[in-house]
Amino acid sequence: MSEAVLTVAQMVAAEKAAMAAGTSEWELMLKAGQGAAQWVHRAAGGRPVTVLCGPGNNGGDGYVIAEDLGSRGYDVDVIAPVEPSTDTARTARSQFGGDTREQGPFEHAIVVDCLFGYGLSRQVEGVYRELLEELSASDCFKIAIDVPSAVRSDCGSTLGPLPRYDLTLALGAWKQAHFLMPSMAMMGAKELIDLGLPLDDAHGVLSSRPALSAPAADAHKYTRGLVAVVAGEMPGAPLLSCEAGMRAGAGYVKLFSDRSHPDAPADLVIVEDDLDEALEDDRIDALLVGPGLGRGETSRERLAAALTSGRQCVLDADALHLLDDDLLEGVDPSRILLTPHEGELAALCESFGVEADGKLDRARSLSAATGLTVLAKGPDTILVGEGTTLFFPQGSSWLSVAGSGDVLAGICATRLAGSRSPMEAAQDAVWLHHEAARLAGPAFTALQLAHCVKPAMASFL
Ligand SMILES: NC(=O)C1=CN([C@@H]2O[C@H](COP(=O)(O)OP(=O)(O)OC[C@H]3O[C@@H](n4cnc5c(N)ncnc54)[C@H](O)[C@@H]3O)[C@@H](O)[C@H]2O)[C@H](O)CC1
Ligand SMILES: [K+]
Repeated sequence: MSEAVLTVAQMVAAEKAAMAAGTSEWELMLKAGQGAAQWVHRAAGGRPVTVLCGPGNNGGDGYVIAEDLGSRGYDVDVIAPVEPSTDTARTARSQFGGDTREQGPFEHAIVVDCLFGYGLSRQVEGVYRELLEELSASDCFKIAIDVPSAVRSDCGSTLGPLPRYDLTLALGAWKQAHFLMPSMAMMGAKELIDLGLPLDDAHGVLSSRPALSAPAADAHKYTRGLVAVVAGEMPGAPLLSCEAGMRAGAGYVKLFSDRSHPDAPADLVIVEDDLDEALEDDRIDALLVGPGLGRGETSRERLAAALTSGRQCVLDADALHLLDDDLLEGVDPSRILLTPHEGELAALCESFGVEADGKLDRARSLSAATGLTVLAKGPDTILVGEGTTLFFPQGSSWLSVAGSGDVLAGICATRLAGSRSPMEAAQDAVWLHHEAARLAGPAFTALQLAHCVKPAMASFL
């Protein structure tokens, strides 16, 4: 089952739809709070718990959690700076049998943060800020209900202090902030509490682990996919892409280059022919252009040759700085995958006249304007294409090393050559890249990462 990732507006619409179908908001809150309390109980194991309750329905969830824990015999301390401001939160407050305090300090080893959920609408100040600062400074076990209270649910940016949580319990559906920086890195383990909301037509989805397969019994190198990496001015980057692509399931990887590559592995085929001639090989299934390409006139000509060849293409690095409307003239955008980091994404938006703020909106607007599939890579990776946005679990921070993107692009090209669509290829590649990094451990080089793509494949077979 795919897991939906919703905007606040979509979340509110899903709750309204559930209510129109006969479930009251109070029933939803009870289910949410009791589901969360079960997780708090697992974490607390009988130790006293402090619950911070805000004015809205997130605070309402807090009262339900406090009541549930109290009925299990927990010592519960509820801090609520103000009385609830919604009818449903007032119901929750009235059903809670214990007392509340208006401010800290708190002493308990487990603290549940229900100050604000997706209704956070302005900077966190005053007593709420003090509570979040106290939470940040405390070494207690921190649990965020729905989202951390200073986080904007749609974009993951903050409006106040953001403590490092140990556990975040998403209610009803994932919000975009669960998979966007900086918030995603501060949420600790993430768990989703199902509220039975109707989420079928969500445009945002959490990518699920791909299932890859071994080659067919009658496979040969061409049926498994021929990848051609188009080299340019700098030899190192395309070689890294080849090293990764050769380990991601391709039957054949070729490097189209007119320069010498003394470091190339013996099992990589280097084609020194004129590029136009080399591109005439009908057996090529996918091209990768960009790593080490350069940005001069010759580089632009090589990119143009690749694009007009009609092949499926992964465009990365320098190709993303060269790409414009003229180069895409007559090219079928459904065959092209872009793999920009944030700087390249900004450059692309400028080239295509796309005005949008933030990585998510930029990637969505660029894909909508051009029809291209966009894999916006980074500590939070977003994949946009075919009208869908895919979000990913966090990868290793050791991936922040030079050449890491060349490795990712090489994997993308191999997966694209292996009869996968740009969306599927990019999805496979992100998972393989993350798994390779996990297997590579700390402080790896890009080449070591590329070598770990092979054992990473085994995890998905
Ligand atoms: N997903 C579900 O189906 C359910 C979710 N529930 C929970 O409800 C919250 C959203 O509740 P809402 O009342 O809309 O918003 P909040 O509780 O996040 O807070 C709104 C409240 O706070 C005020 N406010 C906003 N920002 C600030 C600020 N910086 N300083 C002070 N006050 C602020 C605002 O004016 C409102 O009064 C969702 O996340 C879930 O936790 C329900 O349980 C139902 C099921
Ligand atoms: K919260």
